[in-house]
Amino acid sequence: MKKMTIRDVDLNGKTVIMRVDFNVPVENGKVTDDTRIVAALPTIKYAVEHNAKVILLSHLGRPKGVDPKYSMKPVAEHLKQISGLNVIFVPHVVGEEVKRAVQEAKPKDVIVLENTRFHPGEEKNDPELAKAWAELADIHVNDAFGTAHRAHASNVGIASFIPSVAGFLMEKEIEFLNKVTYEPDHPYVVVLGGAKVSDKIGVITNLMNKADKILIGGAMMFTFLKAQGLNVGSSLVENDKLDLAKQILEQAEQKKVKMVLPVDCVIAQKIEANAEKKIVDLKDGIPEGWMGLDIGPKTVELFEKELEDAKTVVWNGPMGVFEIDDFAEGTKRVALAISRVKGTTVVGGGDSAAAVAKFNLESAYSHVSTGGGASLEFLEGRELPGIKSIADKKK
Ligand SMILES: Nc1ncnc2c1ncn2[C@@H]1O[C@H](COP(=O)(O)OP(=O)(O)O)[C@@H](O)[C@H]1O
Ligand SMILES: O=C(OP(=O)(O)O)[C@H](O)COP(=O)(O)O
Ligand SMILES: [Mg+2]
Repeated sequence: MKKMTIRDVDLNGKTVIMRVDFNVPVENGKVTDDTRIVAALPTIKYAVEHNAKVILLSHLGRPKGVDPKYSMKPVAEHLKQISGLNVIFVPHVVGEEVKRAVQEAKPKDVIVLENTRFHPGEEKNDPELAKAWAELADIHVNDAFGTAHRAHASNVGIASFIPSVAGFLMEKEIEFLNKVTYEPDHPYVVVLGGAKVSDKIGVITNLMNKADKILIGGAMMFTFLKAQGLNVGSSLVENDKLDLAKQILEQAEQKKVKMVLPVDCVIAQKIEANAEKKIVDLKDGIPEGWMGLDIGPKTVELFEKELEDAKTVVWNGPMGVFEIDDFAEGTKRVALAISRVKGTTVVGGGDSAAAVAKFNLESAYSHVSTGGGASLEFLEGRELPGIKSIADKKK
């Protein structure tokens, strides 16, 4: 790898400020999937074993300002439980309390700060905030691959003040995804779903230059279906992306990329376990007051067929609200179909990785990436800001 890693720096007696992506699902104050925490453990443990004091920074969710619902406290507690490390949670993002906690901590202690997005400077990449964090430490370690497509103060800004090196998770993700980005075997199939539609619909334009087929499920499907004039009821739709969806469908035809949209869908009136649900053919549309929460059985069969001869599969975004068992079948069946593919299979995304863990399929793919948006933008061939900011290896 061309980037410096944690192996290249002396950590003994140093303070390390480490950006991790601990944006994990939390319900009732408990972490419900710890894939991303486990994935960063080797880097955290390495720093501790080399006698460093470690400060961990992460965002959680998309809070607008300080919001206890998005506190890092349950994450810190979970980390303590599974690692056996001396984890200290400090309920502040920056400031005097943080400075004091860092001074009082000993080598091998792991300090978890509060959600970086509670501070307005994080997403603005405010240099003042980045500097305040940098002043706490000697070295910045970036292990937050899942956040690498964001240029925020905690991953990118801080690198202007102290040297930034990659952690082992970052290194592993870059090495694996490089192979798929530049030497994919064909047929190359992209499966796209999830809920971050406005974030991710744009990547399709570039991926069309690389992939042979694109299968769309999850909430992403409704923007395409509405763009084709279908009634989608109260399903999640990005109305300002309808024109882009139309353009994508036209371009796909010109470029001879096969876009495969669902033909049926599981609908309900509420996103709730045991809610009344129905399966509808999408040519009839979705009735008012109902929303699509999973792909239907005919779509599953269609997707299974389209995946049969694939040699490279990239999958990001669950096919439905898999967190609720009533809407998990489509995601599970697609996860299984991809696991049977004889070729390179990459599953990416915090929630997709959680889905795969829920179905015990973690080891069924070539690579499970901790980044959804990040892996998609990487696979487009873009340089991610959160990788660019890591120091280059000295020749
Ligand atoms: N039809 C749907 N309607 C609403 N939400 C959906 C639908 N399908 C999937 N989702 C939601 O998408 C979320 C994950 O989206 P996203 O963050 O984009 O994926 P990833 O983390 O894998 O990159 C899940 O929480 C899931 O419940
Ligand atoms: O969960 C994340 O991305 P993902 O849902 O695409 O896997 C990352 O933590 C980035 O979060 P963001 O999309 O709120 O910047
Ligand atoms: Mg997600």
